[in-house]
Amino acid sequence: MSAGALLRDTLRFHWRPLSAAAGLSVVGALLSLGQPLVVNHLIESISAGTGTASLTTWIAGLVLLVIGAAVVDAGAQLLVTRTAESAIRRLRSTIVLRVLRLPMRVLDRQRSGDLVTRVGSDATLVREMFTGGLVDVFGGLLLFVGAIAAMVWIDPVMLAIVLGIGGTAVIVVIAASAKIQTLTLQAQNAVGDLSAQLDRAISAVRTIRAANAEQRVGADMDAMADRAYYRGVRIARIEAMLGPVSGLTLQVAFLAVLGIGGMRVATGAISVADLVSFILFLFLIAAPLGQAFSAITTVRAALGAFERIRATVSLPLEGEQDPPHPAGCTHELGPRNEISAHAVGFAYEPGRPVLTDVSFSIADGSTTAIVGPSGSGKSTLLALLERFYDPDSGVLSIDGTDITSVSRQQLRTRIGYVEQQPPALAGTVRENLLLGAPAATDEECASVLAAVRLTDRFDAAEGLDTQLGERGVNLSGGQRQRLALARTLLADPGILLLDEPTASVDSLTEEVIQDAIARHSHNRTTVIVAHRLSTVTAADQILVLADGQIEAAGTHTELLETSSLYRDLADRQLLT
Ligand SMILES: Nc1ncnc2c1ncn2[C@@H]1O[C@H](COP(=O)(O)OP(=O)(O)OP(=O)(O)O)[C@@H](O)[C@H]1O
Repeated sequence: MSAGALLRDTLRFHWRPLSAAAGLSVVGALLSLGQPLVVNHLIESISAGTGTASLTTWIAGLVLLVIGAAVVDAGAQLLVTRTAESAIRRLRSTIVLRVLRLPMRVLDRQRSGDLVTRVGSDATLVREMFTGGLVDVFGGLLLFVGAIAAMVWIDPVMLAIVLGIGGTAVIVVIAASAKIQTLTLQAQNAVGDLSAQLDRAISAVRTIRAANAEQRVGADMDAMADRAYYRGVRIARIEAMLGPVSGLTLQVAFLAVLGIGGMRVATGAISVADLVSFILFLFLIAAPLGQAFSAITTVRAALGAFERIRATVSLPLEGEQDPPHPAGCTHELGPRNEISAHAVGFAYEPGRPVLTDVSFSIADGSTTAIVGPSGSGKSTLLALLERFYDPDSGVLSIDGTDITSVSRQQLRTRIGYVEQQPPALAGTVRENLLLGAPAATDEECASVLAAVRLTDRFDAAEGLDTQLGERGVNLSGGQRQRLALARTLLADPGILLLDEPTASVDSLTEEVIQDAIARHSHNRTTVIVAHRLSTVTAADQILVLADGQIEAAGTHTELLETSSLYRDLADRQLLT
């Protein structure tokens, strides 16, 4: 999506309040334009010595015009500001929803801190585009054109001088402000870099402190803050230079009109009333001119930030680039939870295969363990089953159906997945549990918590209402693993994928988790990635993965006979 299309979409969505605000600002402009005309009549009436009644009428009219213009302007301002807030709220939710649905390959390359900046400070800068003059343009333009028409009518010679002075100033402002857009983009990129670095540093803060590296890590971030600072200072310099331009233009134009106008009154070319009206019109165009000058700079800055938002919003969503399915292929998973892989190949980066020619089959309701050295591709295999990524070659099927031919939503409803180091989400224990099973009752939540022996941990606090994460109870790695397991069991999936579910627990907790898995894997196809072979010796089948290939498959006893790698792993873990 181009920046223009995104902007058009935003404007189109808010066209009603924006048109109302534009309408109000046009009315405000008309009321303002009427004021010098009434003043002209007032002066003429005084010069002509007409009665007090006529003077009172003109004065009352003038007061009404002034008050009316102020009220209408305030209304337009409120409408614009509210619309700006609403447009930014919509833009923010668009970014958030799209980020959550980005394909994993794309997300792998994004930095979370930088994405957060796009929702935060970039969106705030874009708001300025609305409040900084987009709507005032209509009223301002009308005011400008109306005032210019009246000034032509009063004295074209003086108008030519005013336009000469104003035109020069406009050219200076446009030329200088072009740089603001580039500088804002660079400054916001530096802020994004800084946020991304800080985000990473906060998650690694214990390691950084333990290594006494706060100063060194902080110095890197200082350099990024410096980059943002220098860009900010350059923007400030340009703005400081442009700031006085509108005031200066008005003063020069005013002095010129006063001098030349005075001479023209002396020669009788125009009357005193005309000169006063001309000066009032000059002051009337000063406001839109000033607005236009500041709008040019704020819109330029907003466009710089908008470009960063556009870049994120125009990334393709998960599934958007899927190839079309061949005619006649199945779009529904069959009822059986049997899994098979046929010649599956996959690489995260071109030319660096992670899985090669992987084939296996897992029977419905059975338990399969995947073991193998670190980096051999075990977690990647689970990621392919979840369709976080699709295989580059070969087919993964459930009940004979290629999983890429069904919707990810359907597939992920069938599968429960506990990742290697599952996080606890912010919110309560209940909210964490209900993530995959929003309709579950409190009794069901309590039952899965009991199954993973977490009841005591939360009963000491506020039970299911216990707040987790930054503002609440912090959990140990093993407790987070058990909570994730409970969350997955609650959804009652037909297939359970567990990536090292006992990685960060002591042997007692390992037993608890294994017990929970065993009780809940009844009639459920379970695939467990495991480093500790002791946890999977009872599995119906064990797949041994080495360098992205299936080296051997069988039961524990069979593999001790047939696979040297498995025997080696078992030897090291004192299982033989
Ligand atoms: N998102 C990613 N982008 C690029 N490469 C990746 C990504 N995730 C994993 N890899 C690489 O793919 C290979 C397999 O990783 P994977 O996590 O599947 O191994 P694993 O067998 O589960 O390892 P471990 O037992 O240590 O968890 C590794 O070389 C790893 O560096």
